[in-house]
Amino acid sequence: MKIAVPNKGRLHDPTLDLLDRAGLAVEAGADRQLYADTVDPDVSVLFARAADIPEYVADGAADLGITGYDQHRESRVDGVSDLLDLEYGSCRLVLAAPEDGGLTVPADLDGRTVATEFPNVTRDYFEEAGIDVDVVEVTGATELTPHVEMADAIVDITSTGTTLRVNHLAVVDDVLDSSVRLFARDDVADDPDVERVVTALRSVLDAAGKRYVMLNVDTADLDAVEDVLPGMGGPTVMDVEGEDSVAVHAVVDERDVFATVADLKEVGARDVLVTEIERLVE
Ligand SMILES: Nc1ncnc2c1ncn2[C@@H]1O[C@H](COP(=O)(O)OP(=O)(O)OP(=O)(O)O)[C@@H](O)[C@H]1O
Ligand SMILES: O=P(O)(O)OC[C@H]1O[C@H](OP(=O)(O)OP(=O)(O)O)[C@H](O)[C@@H]1O
Ligand SMILES: [Mg+2]
Repeated sequence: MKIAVPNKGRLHDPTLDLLDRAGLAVEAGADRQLYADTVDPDVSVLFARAADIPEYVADGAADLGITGYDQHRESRVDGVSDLLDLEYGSCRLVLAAPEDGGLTVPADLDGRTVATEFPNVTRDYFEEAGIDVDVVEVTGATELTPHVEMADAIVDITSTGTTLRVNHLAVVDDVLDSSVRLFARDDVADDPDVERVVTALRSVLDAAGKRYVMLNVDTADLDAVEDVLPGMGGPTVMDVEGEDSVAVHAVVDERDVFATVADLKEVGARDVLVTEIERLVE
């Protein structure tokens, strides 16, 4: 099983970090390497540009890919499907034009020029809207093009909005919402090895925002403790050998930990321990 992952850029580190937490740590090798093993003998990675990853998966150079949904849409490959939203690299592709330039709605772009690194997504957007534009493909610094009269507007990525603001550009319309996805070639999507990778990655996502709470309590106070601990199939209760108390373990939402611990103490919980959860396989 080969997974294509970004070789550089802002998606490289979080992707390796996610694989690590999923139990698929990529083994360190020489810089600028093309391939690497993971600690799982059945899974290896291929390093590629974020934009090329859908193509590598479609062509069979890799079975699975991890990259932005925007890249998947732009590549227009067939036979490749999303399996999982990995919930990082969240951004929007937007149509933006110079502030105070009089271009405030998409229809204002009719007969104008739009520069972008995403020509396919951009053409699809304007075609659907029935607006006739000239699309100019650039490979970077898209935000500059309206200021050097290369284009009237741009379609580009934004997340915090800083880059647009610095370049005095205002959002005219949303074009596409994106986040990083795991996707597979359709002919391997049902392979058990793919299922294993999906389960491992999902377990990391499911553990995010959760904490593991452990405590001891007198048997007499167990009911009260169980009332305090919320959901997730209920707490696990273990007898403590030779004592009239039990150990209780439960998964608690990070947001609820503060209040839950206070409530637990109130109903007689002792030795309360809160830890992070690396993976959660339901
Ligand atoms: N500001 C951002 N916030 C969140 N996600 C982003 C942002 N910019 C880019 N992304 C996501 O990361 C992907 C890759 O962007 P990145 O800038 O790392 O690569 P690139 O500039 O296309 O790479 P290269 O340097 O190889 O051309 C984008 O397709 C998008 O999905
Ligand atoms: O809304 P913001 O938070 O400002 O983010 C938007 C910017 O982020 C990306 O560039 P990146 O930083 O990846 O640099 P790049 O042009 O080298 O890809 C994107 O191309 C925008 O320029
Ligand atoms: Mg970039």
